[in-house]
Amino acid sequence: MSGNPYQDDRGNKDFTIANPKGSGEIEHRRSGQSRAAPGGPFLIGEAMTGGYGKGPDILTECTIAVDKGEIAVIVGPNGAGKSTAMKAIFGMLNLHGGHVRLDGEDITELSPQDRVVKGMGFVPQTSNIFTSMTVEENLEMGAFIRKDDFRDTMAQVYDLFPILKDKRRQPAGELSGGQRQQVAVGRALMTKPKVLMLDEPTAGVSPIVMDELFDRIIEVSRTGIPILMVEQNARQALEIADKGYVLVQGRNAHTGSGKELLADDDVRRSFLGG
Ligand SMILES: Nc1ncnc2c1ncn2[C@@H]1O[C@H](COP(=O)(O)OP(=O)(O)OP(=O)(O)O)[C@@H](O)[C@H]1O
Repeated sequence: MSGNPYQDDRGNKDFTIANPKGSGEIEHRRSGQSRAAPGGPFLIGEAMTGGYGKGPDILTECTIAVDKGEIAVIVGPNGAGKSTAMKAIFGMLNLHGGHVRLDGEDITELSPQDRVVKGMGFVPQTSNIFTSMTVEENLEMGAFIRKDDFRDTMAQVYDLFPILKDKRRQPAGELSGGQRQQVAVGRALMTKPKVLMLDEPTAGVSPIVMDELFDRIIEVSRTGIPILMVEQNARQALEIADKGYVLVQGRNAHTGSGKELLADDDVRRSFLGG
């Protein structure tokens, strides 16, 4: 993505960290503050059908949405099209069916870069940081679309991820897997996104680090940024999800609250290991 003149005229509130240390436990998550927007969900990929290049359709009539105050999670077996659904919402796929709407606006035809300008923060699964640059340079790069002073946002990112402040002068490539993911999320937050999309933020990290990352993600959602994420750790992810989507072969197989899906016999049997 190259530079594009950008005014921060989105009326977007700074994300403020209410409790930077977090609760320490996922179970202490706030008890759901989701509210449906009058014009439909805040972000929705609706009935998306499409695939890569001239290849076969990977997604068929797939719908994924997230509302303000929510964490929405996409889970499903390997190859189900979870990452593809995220890419479709971010504009990296040519859809030949369906729409993507952000805050009531149809953005189906926009490039990924223009979607960032509209307020989408996207953290891809891989290559999501510059390993030879320092932590701080990574965060600065994240602010590339901003023309205003971003030091406050950087301070907020450091409040959220204190370890990044300690390591700010170190090349990001020297950090642990979990810390790198914090850099990637922090980098996305530097754009002051209206919605944050995370593709497998806990890939390859230990269970303890996964819990910590989930706690931080909950913190971000509490600041008012809706979160849409793909997760391999389905059970843990559904525990913190307001809304869950189970995809199978590019289609919606089950949709419900995290709790509902965890209690659903079908979902448990076919996919959560009973
Ligand atoms: N860049 C690409 N070009 C062509 N086909 C792709 C591309 N990326 C993914 N696919 C195909 O799309 C299908 C869905 O892949 P996708 O990565 O979206 O699944 P997933 O549910 O995220 O899987 P995983 O849990 O293994 O990451 C697979 O059949 C995959 O081979």
